[in-house]
Amino acid sequence: MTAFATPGSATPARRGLMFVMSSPSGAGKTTLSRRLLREDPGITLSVSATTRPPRHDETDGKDYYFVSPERFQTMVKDHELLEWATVFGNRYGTPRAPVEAALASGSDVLFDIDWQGTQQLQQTDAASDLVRIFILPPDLGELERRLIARDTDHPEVIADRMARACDEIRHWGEYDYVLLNESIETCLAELRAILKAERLRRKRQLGLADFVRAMLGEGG
Ligand SMILES: Nc1ncnc2c1ncn2[C@@H]1O[C@H](COP(=O)(O)OP(=O)(O)OP(=O)(O)O)[C@@H](O)[C@H]1O
Ligand SMILES: Nc1nc2c(ncn2[C@@H]2O[C@H](COP(=O)(O)O)[C@@H](O)[C@H]2O)c(=O)[nH]1
Repeated sequence: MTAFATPGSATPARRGLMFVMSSPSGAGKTTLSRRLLREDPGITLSVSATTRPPRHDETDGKDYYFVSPERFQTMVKDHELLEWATVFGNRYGTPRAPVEAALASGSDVLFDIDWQGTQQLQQTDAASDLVRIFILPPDLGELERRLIARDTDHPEVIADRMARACDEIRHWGEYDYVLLNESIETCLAELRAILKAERLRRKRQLGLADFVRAMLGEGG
C-alpha cells in the first residue's frame, strides 16, 4: 500500500479510518469481520462493552467486555463510551480510549455496531473518519436459517431478532456502501476492495502534501 510518511518521522503515514459494519442480526457481520481481522494486521476490532451474557464461543475482552448493568451505567456517566445503545433488551457501547489510540497511531478500527451507534458516530467530530457499510442477507428466510444454524440463541431470542430485522434493514440508506452477503468469499472480496480504496483517499494521506512539495522543489 502506498504510504507518504516522511522517513524517521513520528507522524503516521495516514490517519486511521473507522470501518463500521451494520446489518440485521445474523446477516454475517461477525463472520466477515473475523476473516478481515485475521488477514489484515492494519485493522483492529473495537471490542464493545455489553450487558448481554456471553455465548459459548465468546471470550471476555476479545469478542466483548461482558459487564454488569451497573458497570455499564458508570461507563456512560464517566464518558468512557463513544456511543451506546440498547439492542434486543441489552446495552452495548464502544469504549472510547482504545479507538482514539488506534486511530492516532494510523491503525484502522472495525466496528460491529447497529444503526443507532452508527448515527451517533456520524454526529461526532470523527464523522470524516467513518466508512459505513450495511450488510444485507439474500432474503429474510435465509436470515432466519442463519440465526437457527448459528445455534447460539434460544428460539424466543431468534424470534425477537427476526421481528426487528425489518426495522434494522430500513436504515440501509444511511450507509456509504450496501453489500449483499450471499457468498462469504464474494462479500469479503468487496469489503477488502472498499478498505483498500478508502485507505487511499487523499484526505487520509497525511504526508502527501509534503511529498508533493518536496517533489516540486517547493519545500521551505
Ligand atoms: N454468506 C453466508 N452464507 C451462509 N451462512 C453464513 C454466511 N455468512 C454468515 N453465515 C452464518 O450465519 C450465521 C450468523 O452469522 P454472524 O454471527 O456472523 O452474524 P452477525 O451479523 O454477526 O449477527 P449478530 O448481529 O447477531 O452478531 C453464522 O452461523 C455464520 O456462520
Ligand atoms: N450501538 C452498538 N451496537 C452494538 C455494539 N456492539 C454490538 N452491537 C450490535 O448489537 C447487535 C446484537 O449483537 P449480538 O452480538 O448480541 O448478536 C448487533 O447488531 C451488533 O452490531 C456497540 O458497541 N454499539
